[in-house]
Amino acid sequence: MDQVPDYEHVNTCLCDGIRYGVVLAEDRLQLRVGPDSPGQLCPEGLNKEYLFADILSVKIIVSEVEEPSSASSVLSRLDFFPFRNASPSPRQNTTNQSKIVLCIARRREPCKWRPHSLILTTENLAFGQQLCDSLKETIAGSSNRPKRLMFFVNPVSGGGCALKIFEKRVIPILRMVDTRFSYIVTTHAGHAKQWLLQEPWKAEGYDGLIAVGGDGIFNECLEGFIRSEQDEDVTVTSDLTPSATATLGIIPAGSTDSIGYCIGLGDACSALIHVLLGRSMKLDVGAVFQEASGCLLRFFCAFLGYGFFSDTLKTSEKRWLRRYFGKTRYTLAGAQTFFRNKSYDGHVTYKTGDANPCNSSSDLDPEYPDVGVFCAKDCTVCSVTDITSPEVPQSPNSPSSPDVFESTESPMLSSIEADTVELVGTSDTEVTTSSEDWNNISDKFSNVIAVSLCCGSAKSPRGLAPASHCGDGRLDVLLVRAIGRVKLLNYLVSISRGIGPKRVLGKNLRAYRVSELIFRTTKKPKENEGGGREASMAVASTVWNCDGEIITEADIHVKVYRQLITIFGSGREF
Ligand SMILES: Nc1ncnc2c1ncn2[C@@H]1O[C@H](COP(=O)(O)OP(=O)(O)OP(=O)(O)O)[C@@H](O)[C@H]1O
Repeated sequence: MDQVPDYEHVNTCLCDGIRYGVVLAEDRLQLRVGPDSPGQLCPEGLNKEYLFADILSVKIIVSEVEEPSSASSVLSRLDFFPFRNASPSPRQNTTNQSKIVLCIARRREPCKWRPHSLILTTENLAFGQQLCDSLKETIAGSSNRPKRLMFFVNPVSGGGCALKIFEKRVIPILRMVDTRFSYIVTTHAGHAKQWLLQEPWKAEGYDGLIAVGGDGIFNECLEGFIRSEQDEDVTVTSDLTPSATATLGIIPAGSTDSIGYCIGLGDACSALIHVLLGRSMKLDVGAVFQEASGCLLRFFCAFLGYGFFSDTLKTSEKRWLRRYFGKTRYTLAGAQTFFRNKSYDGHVTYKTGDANPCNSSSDLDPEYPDVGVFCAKDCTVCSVTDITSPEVPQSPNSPSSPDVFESTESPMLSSIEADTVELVGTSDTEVTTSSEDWNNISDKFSNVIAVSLCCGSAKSPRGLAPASHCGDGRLDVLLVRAIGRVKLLNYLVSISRGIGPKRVLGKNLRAYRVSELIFRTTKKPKENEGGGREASMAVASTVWNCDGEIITEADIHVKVYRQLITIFGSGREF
């Protein structure tokens, strides 16, 4: 592969003024510097290689050019002082040449990819056509690449930026690479889901369904896609299996873009490049069922929360806040929720399932999640095909591995911690084991969080659950007991600073990796207002925040379906 080709038998072309021998190797295009080019002084440095898997498109342009006369091919003084030579150099004949224009994806920095053009010029027209055809055939032969794309653009995402991002950053690249695509600018919430449930998109050949916006519009596509794949209504007993009908995608253009961040999509352009090249990975999907009936309420791919985060969402959805405060409403709602600092009685039943690739011997990892294995590109935990196999990698990795992170002490947090007055929640958590697999916990919770990925974002690089994995078939459940405001503030600051929650919350946090979870609000005797001792049963409950959408049912049953969907992305790069 590293040998300079035998130029008697290799076709050549010009690229950036240098003549190269062109070789189509097994998985890449090689440009080798020839003996008659200036590169012969340091040929290795000038050689170029491009993986076929990174080539976005190939085009050929045949044009007629004037052939310089033999006299003008030798440099004369006039070539250095062209302004003295008012009349053009004498030209003799014209000749045809072909330009092969390649659009190639290049990584600028981790998770950031950009298209880049490469022009190869050859006078041998037959060779040019042959090279173009071979490259086109190789690209078309790749089964990963989508054939027809449908984009769902949410015009209200990201404070109204999504449509602009789609028009300015996405459409020009789609046109440049000649991809078949259609798009819908949604007119109301639920539009994308409705379309996927009602339209015959499979028959029309759409094999890539891409949300343009935030996690909310992606969740709509997820709902529409999974439900359209089922013949019957999904209930808690349904056994959902992965489908290869279409690959889902997300072009991040929303307020937080947690899903895109966790699967390595640094921005809209990088996400589109992943789509066009067909780079995909598998993602777990959580399903939330009504506890009493077992009916499906919603699917989620990232976050399910009860307590602080759902109260914040509920407050932010108030019409007057939406109307007057736009994105700022989250900060205002968060501040209000913080000062109220509510906590809720609840009973959690969880199941860890069989062998768990991510846990050590017990379901509760004492180090979790401050020390663990990051879910990243080519993740060894998610790639385990049989999670019941004893051969699965155990976390954490060796300390030298770049996948391993350790929480860092923050001076600011330390000072806050030193001032912390102990907690509001006084009762000890009640933990019981009801069967071999199921465990119970009753407590007063400030937060109940179940995530299927780390829920990181640009503002919170390690996310809510730094050691969570996208495709391990488990939800990471964090149970935060009722805590005081200082501790709560400390916890919220730690999320944005990439410090694991265990370090901040200590014994107020219990973390589990589960396959199933049931949450029930617990009823507490409450004294009547009249001051009598007659007790009534009262429930203080709130809503759930499911990938940014509200679920009003408080009592729920949650299941996770391992690697249920395929999504365009390749995991985080570091
Ligand atoms: N045309 C539309 N008008 C209003 N809402 C819409 C429209 N299309 C989709 N939606 C809804 O907008 C919500 C938010 O969308 P998304 O998460 O994509 O954007 P975002 O900027 O991250 O949102 P948020 O402001 O909630 O953080 C979703 O619930 C989605 O169903």
